[in-house]
Amino acid sequence: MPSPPSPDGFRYLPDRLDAAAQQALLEAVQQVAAAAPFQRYVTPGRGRPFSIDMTNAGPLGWVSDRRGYRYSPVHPATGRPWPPIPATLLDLWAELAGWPQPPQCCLVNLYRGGGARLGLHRDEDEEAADAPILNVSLGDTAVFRLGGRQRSDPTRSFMVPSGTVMVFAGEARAAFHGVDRILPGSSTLLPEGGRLNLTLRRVTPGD
Ligand SMILES: O=C(O)CCC(=O)C(=O)O
Ligand SMILES: [Fe+2]
Repeated sequence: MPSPPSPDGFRYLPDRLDAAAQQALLEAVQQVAAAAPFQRYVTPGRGRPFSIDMTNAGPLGWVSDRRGYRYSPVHPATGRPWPPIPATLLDLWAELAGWPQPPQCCLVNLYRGGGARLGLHRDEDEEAADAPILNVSLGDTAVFRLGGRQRSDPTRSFMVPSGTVMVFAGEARAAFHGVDRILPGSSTLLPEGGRLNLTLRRVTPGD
């Protein structure tokens, strides 16, 4: 497997979180999921289920249903606001994002089992399209794929183990990316196995 690519604005920080920090963050995410249960969203239009479960923390959460993708201030099933973004993630953003405003969304993706993946896409539902996205991984290693601005640009895949933080800023912010698969059993962090991915996002340009 080749080393991670290095488009402008991309940072790959393996081992950014040590074992204790990973465990503490896992517990914070478990609290988020207790307040805002994971859901299996469906795709816009055809309503095909994703292969991963999702929830959110922060003032805005990313949701998907037959009507489309959007950011919502409330959980679609409970109707309640999303729980706050864990403080350690806000600290990580302050340290690494280089952006004056705090993130408004922490999307939590749960990959479990051999079929869990995320197809090649760009993150383009954020009005604040220039703000970086910070990506944090816990649990099983992901085979991550990163390309360029066009879907047809060449892509590279590389391993993203637990404790890795990636920053998508500048050119990399607009790059196609996805998760081909996870390597089940590659980490024992999650009691039931699998991978948690957290992405911190700025959604609106204003305050
Ligand atoms: O799981 C990952 O590392 C990628 C997640 C992602 O691209 C997204 O949530 O938009
Ligand atoms: Fe994405």
